[in-house]
Amino acid sequence: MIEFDDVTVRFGAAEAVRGVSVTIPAGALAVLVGPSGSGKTTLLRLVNRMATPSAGRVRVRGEDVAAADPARLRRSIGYVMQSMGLFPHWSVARNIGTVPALLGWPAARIAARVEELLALVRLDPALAGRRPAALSGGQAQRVGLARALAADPDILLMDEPFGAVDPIVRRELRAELTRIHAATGKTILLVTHDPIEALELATHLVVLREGQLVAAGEAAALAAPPAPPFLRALFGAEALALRRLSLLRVEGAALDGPAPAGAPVIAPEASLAEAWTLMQEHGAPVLAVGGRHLPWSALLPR
Ligand SMILES: Nc1ncnc2c1ncn2[C@@H]1O[C@H](COP(=O)(O)OP(=O)(O)OP(=O)(O)O)[C@@H](O)[C@H]1O
Repeated sequence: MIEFDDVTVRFGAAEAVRGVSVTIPAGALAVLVGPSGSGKTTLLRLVNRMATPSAGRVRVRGEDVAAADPARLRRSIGYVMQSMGLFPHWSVARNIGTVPALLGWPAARIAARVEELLALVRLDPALAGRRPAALSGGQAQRVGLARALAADPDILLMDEPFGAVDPIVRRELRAELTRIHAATGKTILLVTHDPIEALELATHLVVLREGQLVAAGEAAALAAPPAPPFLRALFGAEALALRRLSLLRVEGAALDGPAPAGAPVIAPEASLAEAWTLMQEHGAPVLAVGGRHLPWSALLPR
């Protein structure tokens, strides 16, 4: 869906991105993570041609972006930045309807879409007439997200989208994004320098250091021990272990044979993190999963 093929980006003598090759599958929530200055934003901006490769190729939906019309390409890809770039003199509704208006949608269709998006990002419809300055930071972020989703792009780029809000709102917004990703199946590419945020959100991780790709792949696989030393240093061993548990399903770890009578019951589609919580709550080392059982040892990395 999004392919970086041996891409290098130079700014003068400096190389912001160095020979990066990675493919982001359709429907992934891929998180670009790495220290400050590692090239995350530059890599993201290659996708909608806000940055240009000095060497190599970027393909979006199978097409070389160098051959695409930049304006059309940008309208087909949602973009959310930390500063959001909401127009201060426009209402929330008009801000959300920006791209549909550019695409020439009739007013009634735009109004219906704005209403739908306010519901999707869980904003009170009463806020539609307000100016951005009259919103909280978290509400403004939701407006930014709604605006990026307005024309229903299949790809969404997000650059530190939750950087400007406090930790509690940040957690809420992450949960919303996970829900919206699951509900819409969009391909999302998100930049963060926060490793915990990366592990919480990512189905796929792209780890950068000094412009080079350090690791890329499914988050569950990368989080599985033994994680490479750089990942352990970046994320912390505990966070990796917990993330691994939250990404794996009970049905994949349950063993044949029934659980002892009275064992707490867990659904096969629950995560191993939920199983662990249930075991702790009940002081039970084994859970029942239909006719199968999940011993605590099945939570350990194999
Ligand atoms: N337009 C530009 N002109 C010159 N150098 C740039 C430009 N954009 C980025 N760079 C440099 O390229 C390198 C990578 O920058 P980039 O913003 O992609 O990193 P990042 O990982 O997103 O960093 P941060 O987390 O601090 O935003 C940095 O050294 C930066 O100074």
